[in-house]
Amino acid sequence: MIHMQSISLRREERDILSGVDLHMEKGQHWVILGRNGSGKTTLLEMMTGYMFPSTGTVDVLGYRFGACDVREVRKEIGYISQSVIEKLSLSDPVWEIVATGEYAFLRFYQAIDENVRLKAIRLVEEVGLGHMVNQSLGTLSQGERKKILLARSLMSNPKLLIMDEPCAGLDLHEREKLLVDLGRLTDRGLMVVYVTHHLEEIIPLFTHVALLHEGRITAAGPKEEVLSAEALSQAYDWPVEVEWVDGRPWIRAVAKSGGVAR
Ligand SMILES: Nc1ncnc2c1ncn2[C@@H]1O[C@H](COP(=O)(O)OP(=O)(O)OP(=O)(O)O)[C@@H](O)[C@H]1O
Repeated sequence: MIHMQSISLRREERDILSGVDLHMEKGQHWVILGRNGSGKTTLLEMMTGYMFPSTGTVDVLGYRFGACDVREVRKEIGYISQSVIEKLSLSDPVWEIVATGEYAFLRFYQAIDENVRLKAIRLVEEVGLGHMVNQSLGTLSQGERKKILLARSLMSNPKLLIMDEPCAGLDLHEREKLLVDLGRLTDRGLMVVYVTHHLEEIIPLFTHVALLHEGRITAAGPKEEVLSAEALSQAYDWPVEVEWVDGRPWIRAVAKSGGVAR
């Protein structure tokens, strides 16, 4: 479903990504981990056609970027990220923001079909924010905006859901609810690619993990193989220990002198 081959990206005399090969197949759900600035968001922006590599090829859902209409591909992709929130109009009502997802528009400049309006309202209710449907996006909290983006991305029945730190800014209760919702969504046959800084968000539905370090993939494959203390210590440039509880990995930073960091 996603094939990135020999990807590199050079900006301002710097290699942001180098020699990236990633192959994500149907039935898999991926998490991408790495330090701040390692290139995770850049990779996601390439998967959604918002950025193009300096060299290499990106194939998503059978389309090759650079040789297809990016708008058509985006209709099949739900993208949840701060960068999308920043592109939306904070003064538009929540239901209208969600409705734009039907056409992969950022904003409407024409009358909105009544069926599209009703579908948008239903999805806002589904993510638990029905009481805010007429409020403007700018009046919502960061966590509520993430949920609105999830509702928006479901408007077009996407085949692929790409999520960049969707749980950032959510409290524990809201985080767990969103992760449960994600489990429900994958029942529809949707593939998820998920970036996070928090290993405990790697719930059992995720099958594969890629580790990025300074723009290079240092490990990629089934999560049980990739999430070793050794590979993660290398990715984070810090010694860590990993413990699995109920099918979820938990990471603990170890003080460089030997004890647990406080
Ligand atoms: N247009 C650009 N021009 C120059 N440098 C850029 C550009 N876009 C991204 N970068 C740099 O590329 C690197 C990777 O950025 P990216 O946002 O992909 O990292 P990230 O792994 O998502 O980081 P974080 O975890 O902090 O969100 C960063 O050092 C960033 O400053």
